[in-house]
Amino acid sequence: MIYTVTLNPSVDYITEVANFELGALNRTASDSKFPGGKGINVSRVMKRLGVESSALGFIGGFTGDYVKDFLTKENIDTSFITVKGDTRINIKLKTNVETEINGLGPSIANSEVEEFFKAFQKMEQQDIVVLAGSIPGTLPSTIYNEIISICRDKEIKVVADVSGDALKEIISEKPFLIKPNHHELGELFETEISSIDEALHYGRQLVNQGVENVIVSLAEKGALLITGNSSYIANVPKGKVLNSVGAGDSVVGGFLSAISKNHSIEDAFRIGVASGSATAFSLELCNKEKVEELLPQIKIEKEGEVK
Ligand SMILES: Nc1ncnc2c1ncn2[C@@H]1O[C@H](COP(=O)(O)OP(=O)(O)O)[C@@H](O)[C@H]1O
Ligand SMILES: O=P(O)(O)OC[C@H]1O[C@](O)(COP(=O)(O)O)[C@@H](O)[C@@H]1O
Repeated sequence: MIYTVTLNPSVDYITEVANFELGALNRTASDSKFPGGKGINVSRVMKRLGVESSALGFIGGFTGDYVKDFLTKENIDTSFITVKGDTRINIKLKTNVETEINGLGPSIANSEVEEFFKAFQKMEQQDIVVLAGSIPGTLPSTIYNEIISICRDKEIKVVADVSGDALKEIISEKPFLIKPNHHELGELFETEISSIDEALHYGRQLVNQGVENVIVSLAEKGALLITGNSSYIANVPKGKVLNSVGAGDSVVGGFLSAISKNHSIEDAFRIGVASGSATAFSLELCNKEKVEELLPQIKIEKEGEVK
């Protein structure tokens, strides 16, 4: 089973404002809301690609009920711990420049954390744990390391889609896969990364430090997969971006869905990138048809050879 961990889920409120003016009354041209949070998006994408998972994390209040009910309607297994406060609402403002406001999230009591950790007792070697998204302020910043330590004892593969300090902390734990975007990778090395070559250079350093596989996404510029002995560079298809929220999570969801169907790592990478672009070109997360439509447009270059 693949377990996705979203410590800080959200309701994503995506709103389009033609010419946003700070300090004025702005009215939306369109708006929509979806359950969000990185692990939850990974679970939803995998479901669409025919792979089951179980979503773990903390939810609460009316917004938490919304997230849980939405996933239940999509037949996604959930084992969330319910907390007293409300699950956050993250605002995704589509205007001249895309702007996001991500909430803090509810506070989580020690007893609720203990309850959450019980889920790991039943996990087994062939399971995969996906750690995705920010850590709510009231949880220790080392919580991901604690989870990884349990997974290491059980020889469970860990995939991490995290940023900032959490990403820094996780590198030394040598996860199976991390998927930073180029900004997150740059932040890690206190530099700016804007090209595939730069991303390859810094991504390779992470593999040298023990991370088994690194996918770096560079939005419309393409994506990279760096493994212990090879590097793969993918182009991304051209298309009209309708909503890029969840595109990175879709890369992880697509990749893992393929890995769990025993595809090669190169194929899984191609499916991951197709899923990311399929989400970027959709109003919501990608569906299987869109992923399959884009797949032939993605060419993978391995050490100078185009396949
Ligand atoms: N403008 C775009 N055109 C085509 N694909 C895109 C575009 N933006 C994002 N994607 C797809 O989404 C993936 C993740 O996007 P990116 O912005 O790099 O990550 P994140 O969402 O984590 O910030 C990319 O690898 C690509 O497949
Ligand atoms: O936990 P964080 O870092 O605040 O991120 C949460 C946000 O990221 C998302 O999962 C989208 O992530 P990506 O666009 O990077 O794929 C949203 O659904 C959610 O609002």
